[in-house]
Amino acid sequence: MRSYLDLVVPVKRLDRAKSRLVGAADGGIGDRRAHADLVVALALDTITAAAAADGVGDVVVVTSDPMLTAVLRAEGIRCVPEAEPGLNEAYRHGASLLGRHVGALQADLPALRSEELAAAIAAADGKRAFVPDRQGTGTTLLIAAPGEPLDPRFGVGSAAAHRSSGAIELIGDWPTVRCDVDTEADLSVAAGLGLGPRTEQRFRLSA
Ligand SMILES: Nc1nc2c(ncn2[C@@H]2O[C@H](COP(=O)(O)OP(=O)(O)OP(=O)(O)O)[C@@H](O)[C@H]2O)c(=O)[nH]1
Ligand SMILES: C=C(OP(=O)(O)O)C(=O)O
Repeated sequence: MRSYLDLVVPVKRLDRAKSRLVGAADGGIGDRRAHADLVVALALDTITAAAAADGVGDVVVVTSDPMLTAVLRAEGIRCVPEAEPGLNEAYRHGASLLGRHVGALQADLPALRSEELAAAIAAADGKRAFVPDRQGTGTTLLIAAPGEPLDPRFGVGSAAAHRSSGAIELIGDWPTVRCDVDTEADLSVAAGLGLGPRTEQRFRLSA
């Protein structure tokens, strides 16, 4: 019997997150509220799809942002503050609060479909594995082997770092798992795959 995979999803403070997308939201470059709303929409669409995927157990968001924490908790999503700054630190902290089979999911996958995430998790088949981003250099999903530490190596060139950590590269027909959005061009690609409802609304407002 396969164990459920618990997922950690870290998100930076909203005033620092998604800096390459500043100006993509409704009011343009000076509209900080609209930018924060876009980051929240990306995270909520990602987490909602992830939590509904077959094979996923608990999901914990690691963030020290008060507004994001309030919004996510109102949606019934578990949030914990960072224990120390940094992306890999946030992943390790979240993983320490979860069960024996843990994974790391990026928070900027607004086209994510539950079935595609479930297929990627099933393909890992209990081994340490990762899904590279659309460009092949970053990582959108890292899965530890059951009972093993997450050992996250996110950051520039994380696909190579995860490969050299012994993780199997998962390449399959799951474009929405690979489509992280760092730029407006990425957002357009995600829109082509079909955005989640909250991001769709923000993207329409800005179009
Ligand atoms: N909790 C937490 N999350 C982080 C931290 N650094 C990055 N993240 C999250 O990890 C993901 C990838 O982060 P980055 O690529 O560094 O930054 P970004 O917010 O996506 O975009 P840019 O500002 O354009 O680089 C995003 O979902 C971030 O919110 C951190 O120090 N703490
Ligand atoms: C941190 C990463 O993602 P990005 O900078 O693309 O958000 C990564 O792929 O390891």
